[in-house]
Amino acid sequence: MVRVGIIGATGYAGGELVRLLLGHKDVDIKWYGSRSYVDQAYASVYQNMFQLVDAKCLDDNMEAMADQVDVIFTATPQGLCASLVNEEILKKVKIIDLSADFRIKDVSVYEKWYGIEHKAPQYIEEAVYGLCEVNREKVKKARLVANPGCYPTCSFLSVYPCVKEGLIDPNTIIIDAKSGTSGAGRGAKVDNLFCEVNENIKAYGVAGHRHTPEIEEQLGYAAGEPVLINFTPHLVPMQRGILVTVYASLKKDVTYEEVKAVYDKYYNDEFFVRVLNKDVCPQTRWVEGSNFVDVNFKIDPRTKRIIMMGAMDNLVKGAAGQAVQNMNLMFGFEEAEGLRMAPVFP
Ligand SMILES: NC(=O)C1=CN([C@@H]2O[C@H](COP(=O)(O)OP(=O)(O)OC[C@H]3O[C@@H](n4cnc5c(N)ncnc54)[C@H](OP(=O)(O)O)[C@@H]3O)[C@@H](O)[C@H]2O)C=CC1
Ligand SMILES: CC(=O)N[C@@H](CCC(=O)OP(=O)(O)O)C(=O)O
Repeated sequence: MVRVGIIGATGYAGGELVRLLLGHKDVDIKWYGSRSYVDQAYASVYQNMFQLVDAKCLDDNMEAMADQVDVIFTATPQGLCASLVNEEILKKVKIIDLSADFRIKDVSVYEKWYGIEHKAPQYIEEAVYGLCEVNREKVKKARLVANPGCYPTCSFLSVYPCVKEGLIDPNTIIIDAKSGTSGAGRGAKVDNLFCEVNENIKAYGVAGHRHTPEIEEQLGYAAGEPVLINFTPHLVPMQRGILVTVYASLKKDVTYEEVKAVYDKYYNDEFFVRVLNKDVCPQTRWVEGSNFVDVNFKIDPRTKRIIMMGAMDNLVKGAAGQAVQNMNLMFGFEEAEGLRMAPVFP
């Protein structure tokens, strides 16, 4: 059994990790880390865990945790993981960080977009960007994994085949993204109150969202050259789910069959990426509660652009599910262990 500790187990991403890990046959959760609920029963924070989890919440002492577990998930605000991690800890445990602390390789870019000083830049180079479909072999050997962001996961996987195969000009990419409110976390914020979100839709972070450089960096690796994009997220009145609609200019005339063959080349063997049938547009309801990303595309010969689409559950493939997928790779388990659940409906 792999012994697991979670720092931030009381947040939305941490709660989803608990739900998924309870269904993993090779995992024993030893430490439910919290800041505000220390000594309180975990199931009193999340009543869906009544009679399923008896443990009480513990603190966020990463050093003490490292003596008792094999892997630590940090599902905490930006900057916390970097402020806790050190060599002693990394000698004892593997770390999967769900925050953005180790996603961006250029520390000055991280500090600019996140507005905080990076407390452990010495580990940025070593950290592996945990997008399993692309970095699978590196993840297997990693001791520190940077779990990708939710919007970046959905955006990147939706366009990756077209960028990698040079079908589109990557610098013409425009990503229109929408997220449910759980993406903003459980902490109380006026913007996320029912009356603010319900019956409403709005853009936010326009021309300045912190996921922009993360998406650009990963697309840059795929394109083999620096990439600049426009990324506009929207908050929609749903609990879970991300939908992205991505526009880009085609470099040459292509047929549906040619582009479909490119998507199949990259995703035929990827269990969690489903390329939908012709003309079927991804919907968040068809992936909810699952680790799937549904993708598809449509060519617009009039404008010589291609429209690429993706849908994903922000808390699963966008956070906890992808983190478990990474853990499976790091510990030599079957990659889909604990993650084979079908999406819920309705
Ligand atoms: N929500 C999502 O869809 C996604 C989230 N993520 C990332 O996961 C991380 C957590 O996000 P999310 O679950 O939404 O956030 P929440 O606000 O729901 O949860 C934050 C968690 O961190 C804990 N925490 C907060 N401050 C501290 C601190 N100073 N020391 C220790 N623990 C602390 C909280 O503990 P307590 O409750 O006890 O105060 C809580 O458990 C973030 O980095 C986020 O970017 C990544 C992808 C998607
Ligand atoms: C709706 C909403 O607010 N979403 C969050 C993104 C989710 C998240 O926590 O970001 P990471 O994926 O980088 O961890 C935001 O826009 O900042």
